[in-house]
Amino acid sequence: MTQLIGLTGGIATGKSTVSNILAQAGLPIVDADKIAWKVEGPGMPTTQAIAAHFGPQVLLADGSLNRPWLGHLVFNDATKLAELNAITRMPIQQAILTAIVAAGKKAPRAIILDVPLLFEGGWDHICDQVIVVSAPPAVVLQRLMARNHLDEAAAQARIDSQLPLTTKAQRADVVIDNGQNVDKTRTAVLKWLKTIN
Ligand SMILES: CC(C)(COP(=O)(O)OP(=O)(O)OC[C@H]1O[C@@H](n2cnc3c(N)ncnc32)[C@H](O)[C@@H]1O)[C@@H](O)C(=O)NCCC(=O)NCCS
Ligand SMILES: Nc1ncnc2c1ncn2[C@@H]1O[C@H](COP(=O)(O)OP(=O)(O)OP(=O)(O)O)[C@@H](O)[C@H]1O
Repeated sequence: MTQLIGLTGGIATGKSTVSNILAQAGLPIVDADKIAWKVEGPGMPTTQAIAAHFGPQVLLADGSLNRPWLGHLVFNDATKLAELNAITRMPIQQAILTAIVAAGKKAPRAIILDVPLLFEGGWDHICDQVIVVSAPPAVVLQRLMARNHLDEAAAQARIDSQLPLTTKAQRADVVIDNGQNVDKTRTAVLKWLKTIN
């Protein structure tokens, strides 16, 4: 019986780092961020709905979303974020469910469901186990500022737009600490993997 393993954490805590380790170990990954990028691609109905709501300045010349512009808008305004979520929630959910079904057809021992908003979206209710990737707040802030070229206030606003990491960790079955080097994280992930074999 295939197990569905939820993988989440705060923004920039290291979900992709952990999902890469699990992919290298041969497990199929359903990556909600990648799916969301496709659903919000040029010419897609969801992209058109976003442009109709937020105005044509949300699109670049090639029809793709101006993600830094939209990110700056919604991560500094909870009402705008709720409006964006109202447009994107259903199509992203449908695409995630389709991807879970497709991955399950090969009957792997587990499917990794990598969703940043796993608890916020209620995905934990369909998972057999939930892994939360964690790191100290100051480390997360530094990594997010470096990766997304954000100043401290903008990075903190993104962090604050999600459930607190401590709340996510309390709701986890397994917490993987990614506050140190990736080798330590890999060791912890592979140790957990043995428990589902
Ligand atoms: C606001 C947007 C344009 C910003 O794009 P950007 O390229 O800067 O970020 P990206 O999409 O790569 O997301 C990076 C991280 O931001 C966080 N994040 C993304 N969307 C949200 C959201 N709606 N609420 C809270 N955090 C979010 C996640 O931790 C995610 O891993 C984009 O995130 C978006 O369209 N979000 C709505 C779709 C969505 O909910 N995606 C998450 C899939 S579960
Ligand atoms: N153990 C680590 N040591 C140093 N840097 C790390 C470590 N783990 C991740 N990083 C870096 O921190 C940033 C965030 O990591 P990653 O992209 O895996 O997080 P994420 O949780 O998937 O992020 P998001 O939810 O924002 O997409 C990346 O730039 C990554 O290279």
